[in-house]
Amino acid sequence: MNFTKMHGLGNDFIVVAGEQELPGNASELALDLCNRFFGIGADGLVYILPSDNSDFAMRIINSDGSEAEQCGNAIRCVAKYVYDNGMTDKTEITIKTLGAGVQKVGLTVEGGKVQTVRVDMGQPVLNGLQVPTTIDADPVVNYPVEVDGKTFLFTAVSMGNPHCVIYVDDAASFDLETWGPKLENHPLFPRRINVEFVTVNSRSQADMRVWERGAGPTLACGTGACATLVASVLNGVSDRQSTVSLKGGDLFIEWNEEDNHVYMTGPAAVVFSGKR
Ligand SMILES: N[C@@H](CCC[C@H](N)C(=O)O)C(=O)O
Repeated sequence: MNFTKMHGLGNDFIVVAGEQELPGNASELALDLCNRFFGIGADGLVYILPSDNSDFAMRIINSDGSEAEQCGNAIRCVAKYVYDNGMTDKTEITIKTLGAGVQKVGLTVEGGKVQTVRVDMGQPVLNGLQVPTTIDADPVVNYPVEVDGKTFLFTAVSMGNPHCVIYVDDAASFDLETWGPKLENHPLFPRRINVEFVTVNSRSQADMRVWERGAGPTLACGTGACATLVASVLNGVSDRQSTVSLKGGDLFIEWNEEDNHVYMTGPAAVVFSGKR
């Protein structure tokens, strides 16, 4: 099996191309290959597949073996992979995802290689039952969730995959390891949830740390950054364009008022290629 290890702001993936469909044992492979001690090590296993209604399709399996509907950092890596490896010469491509449909992706190329990628991440889903949460409200803004006697207020957003955004005093020093897994698995969230802890520093910049469903603490989350911007606009603390600063670096996010789509711009990088 040939693979390329890639990352988007330190959110790392084992990228595999050339299969015609998702292998039946993709979940077991992800558990095995993503293991940081006994495997290659990654937050997820990503397959680039053919598609009948877009240029490419992408599927992502989290490091715990569960499949995610969408991944913002992985879609930028997929875009870089297909262009840099000559699978397309277009700088505007479409990539189909499991949960967010066909997404339009624009590539910025320098020296023959993709440097940054802008992705139309589609419209956010704000209906509580559709995110999904167990809450019948639209949108779910500043809703209480209690864990171990502590109450957090969250805003729920789906970007194809589910997120809950929680504002804290200092995201950079927040105790992710204690609260992340408890929130991820809380009964309010029937398909578990990605949890973003956010500190808004200005109307155009926020710090965010993430506990990802199925992967734990990662250095960055593209869909999480999009959910953060949407939640911050809903909470009246951000403009519609903002830099979201993650542990691994910055993403630029826009929630466009005219088409209601969220646009994400950021880098993608290759670490190494190998065979297993
Ligand atoms: N890191 C990703 C999201 C990956 C999937 C997530 N763990 C889930 O289960 O929804 C991103 O960059 O968006």
